[in-house]
Amino acid sequence: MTSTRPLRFLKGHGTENDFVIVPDPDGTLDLTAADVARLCDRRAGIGGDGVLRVVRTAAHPEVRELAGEAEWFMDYRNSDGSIAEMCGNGTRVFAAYLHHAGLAPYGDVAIATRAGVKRAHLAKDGSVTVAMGRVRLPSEQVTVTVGEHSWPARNVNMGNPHAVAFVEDLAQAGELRSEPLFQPAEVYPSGVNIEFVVDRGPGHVAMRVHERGSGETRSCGTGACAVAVAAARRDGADPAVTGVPATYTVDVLGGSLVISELPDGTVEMTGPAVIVAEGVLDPAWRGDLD
Ligand SMILES: N[C@@H](CCC[C@H](N)C(=O)O)C(=O)O
Repeated sequence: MTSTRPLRFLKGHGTENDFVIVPDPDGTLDLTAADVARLCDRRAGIGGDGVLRVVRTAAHPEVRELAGEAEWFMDYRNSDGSIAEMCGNGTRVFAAYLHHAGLAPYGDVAIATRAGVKRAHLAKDGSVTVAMGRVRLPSEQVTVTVGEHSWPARNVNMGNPHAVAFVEDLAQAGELRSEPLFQPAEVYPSGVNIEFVVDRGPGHVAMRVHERGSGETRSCGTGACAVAVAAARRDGADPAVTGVPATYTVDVLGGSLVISELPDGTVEMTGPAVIVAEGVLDPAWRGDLD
């Protein structure tokens, strides 16, 4: 049955990783995987790499216990409708949405995610810094293959899984219309985000990414964090040993992010977040999305 309740949405992006934002404070919306895929469809829907559903933490059974630490939960979905633990660019855009909606002033705001509570700092220049939490470096050796090229890749976990491959030229990743092969498959039983990286100079790299559940995107925040940590280790830097942060500028197709790994093993990400538009879904298009 078609609902008459107006369903608001916003569109935002962080370094051109774009999202449909769906405010649902009371968590009453039954957002199925098919609904998400329709919203993210770039021709027949709003279009986006994913959906950020904005739910009061206390109203969501998965994260209710975090309500004392963060008022709002970022229910992130990939554009194919699958659920992911974390989205770095999404946290910046989510913080920008909270500010846009009058729900958070400039300064610090806590955001509940499936990978725990992330603390974001909204600056007046529109940039957002997010404490992304602790990086994990599982020891398995991974190989990534595109066409005739294969590379060893570093397994990095930023709450969600990544395989980081240093390549000679970003063009070697090809068109990335389909998921690159990775081996052994058992290392990533729930799939993986794959980053291809080249050097640009000291403390400066560039990457492309094939995201689990979304395909090639123009940026991936958790991916940029994974890349910076992999680059630091490759460059012989381990902040936990030296006591000195390792900072990298990571160029993505849609801009640049600055990533620091800190001596306590956590990672900080700074980058832009933009709210582009807002509107109401047409009831006829929306159908039984309610
Ligand atoms: N674009 C995101 C990552 C989104 C989730 C990812 N596709 C996954 O399935 O883990 C980011 O900015 O981190």
